Amino acid sequence: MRISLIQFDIAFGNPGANYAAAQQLIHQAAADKPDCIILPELWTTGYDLQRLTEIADPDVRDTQLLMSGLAKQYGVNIVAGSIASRRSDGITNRMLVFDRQGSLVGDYSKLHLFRLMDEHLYLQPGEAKGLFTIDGTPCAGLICYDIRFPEWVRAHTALGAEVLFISAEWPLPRLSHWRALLISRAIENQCYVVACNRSGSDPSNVFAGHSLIIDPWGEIVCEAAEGSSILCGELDLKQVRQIRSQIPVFSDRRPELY
Ligand SMILES: NC(=O)CCC(=O)C(=O)O
Repeated sequence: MRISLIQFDIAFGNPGANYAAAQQLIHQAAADKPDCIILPELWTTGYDLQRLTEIADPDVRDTQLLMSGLAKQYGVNIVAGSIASRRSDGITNRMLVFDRQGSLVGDYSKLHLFRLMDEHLYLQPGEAKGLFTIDGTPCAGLICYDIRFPEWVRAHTALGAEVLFISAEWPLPRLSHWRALLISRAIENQCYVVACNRSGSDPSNVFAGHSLIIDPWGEIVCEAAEGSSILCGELDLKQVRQIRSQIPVFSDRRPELY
């Protein structure tokens, strides 16, 4: 499975500019003929949380129309990062996944809201897992702060997920946590980790970039630098099965004791 990660500088509170940028970047990424493209967290609005009632996508209508059309046009799976989704019962930080035909195959709302960036003041947490399938491979989608919760990640891999797709807006001062947490999640779950962060800054944070792909042995397959870029790497899914049979962590678990 060949993956392109679009690490870009999100225009603060400007969905129009971000839709245009994403469309152009997906066009560029599609030239590498990936099987899947992933975008960062809250890429339509950035963290302009105070204006979300005005700028969040009403029930993801605009995003769904654009991303479904692009997935179909390029015949590529798209993990469409996450976007602020507005419904009558509140705003969620919601990841959408489209298959090559443009059908919605994954829909996950961020479960753990990050207080340090005020998410709990403006967003409603999700209530359900982020499992989906891409070209027959079981996958899971998670959003940024979720990677600090190994038990939540395990809840997905215990149900068979072999690739974790993570969309993020992770700030630079915690770059070392970003890398260490992602490598740990890959090793302990013996799965691929595909993590797409944003570049640039907003009024409150400078972001770390360093999107990366990690294999189930914890080795880095490819990693971006801090600036905007499109990173492309290959997953060898046989490795997941090989490593899971070599060190059978999943069958050696003692869940009755923890
Ligand atoms: N957008 C986020 O969830 C950021 C999470 C983060 O920075 C962390 O340290 O955790």
